[in-house]
Amino acid sequence: MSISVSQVTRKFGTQKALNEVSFEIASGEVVGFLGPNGAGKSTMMKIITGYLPQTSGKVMVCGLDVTDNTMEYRRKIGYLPEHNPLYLDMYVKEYLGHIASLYKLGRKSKKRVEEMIEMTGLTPESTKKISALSKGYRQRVGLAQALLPDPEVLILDEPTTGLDPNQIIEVRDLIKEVGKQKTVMLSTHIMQEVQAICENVIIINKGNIVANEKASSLTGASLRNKHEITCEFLTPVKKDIFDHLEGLIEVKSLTNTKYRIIASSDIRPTIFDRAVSHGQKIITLTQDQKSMEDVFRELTSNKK
Ligand SMILES: Nc1ncnc2c1ncn2[C@@H]1O[C@H](COP(=O)(O)OP(=O)(O)OP(=O)(O)O)[C@@H](O)[C@H]1O
Repeated sequence: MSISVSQVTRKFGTQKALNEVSFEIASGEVVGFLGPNGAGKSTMMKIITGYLPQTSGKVMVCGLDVTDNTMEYRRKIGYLPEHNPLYLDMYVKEYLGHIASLYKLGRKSKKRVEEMIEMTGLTPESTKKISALSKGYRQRVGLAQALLPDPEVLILDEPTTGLDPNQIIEVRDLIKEVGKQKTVMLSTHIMQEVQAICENVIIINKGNIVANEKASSLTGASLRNKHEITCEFLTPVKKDIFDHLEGLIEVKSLTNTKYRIIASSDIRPTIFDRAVSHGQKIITLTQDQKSMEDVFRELTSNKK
């Protein structure tokens, strides 16, 4: 495992920002970390990166314990914080050189800085002061900084927040590229971002993990074993045609020919057979997909 979080609790005074949170992220995975404002995302990321101690529980990255606070641990992780604290008065190259020296990259520093400038598309801006850069380019400097020690794990806290649509796509593409070789955990409020970049999704709400699944199965029809099926007949049919079907949970009539069926499994073949046995013709029989927004709202909305 690249990242292993076990029973982590973080209290601020009497408030529990994280409540016995556990999850694992395998090497090479790109995971989206979602949750409403104040859910505990940044707190979790700060704990993994060693910027904030947990109140209890264990965090391991690449087999090393965060509480040992070693340089080896810090080198394993590249971190782009939510509020990227760049030194605005420094020039891009100078700043990255400074970070390289903090990581004690030694003689490799200059080459590594050049490589990161190239990789993050900073070449045309590399001689400017950070204060003169647009938000998107500042974010690239943050990414270049995170990538400098060639970490195995990247922790990105809302990497595209505040960027314009073109910059969002560019930074996303960069993360996708980087994600081919590294383990990436990124938090975001943008659902398309998760669908565009992440294989897996962890959703946190009020300090508790409420989902940890493949992005595809989260938006698939089988969320928490509830399948939603839409069935439309050619001519009006009474609702009791569905009576006693195995796996049936609920039937809602949308019109006198169209029904929404909730079932514990995909019972479309059974529905089809039932219609045939009643001499009815089905013209639509589909299993409904949920959008990432639907799933997110379902799992984190206060109006549950
Ligand atoms: N230093 C702190 N002192 C007191 N409370 C804090 C501190 N840092 C975070 N919290 C609280 O912990 C909870 C989780 O905050 P956190 O910043 O981790 O949420 P988040 O999911 O990253 O939110 P957002 O999406 O708004 O960035 C919030 O209620 C927040 O007010």
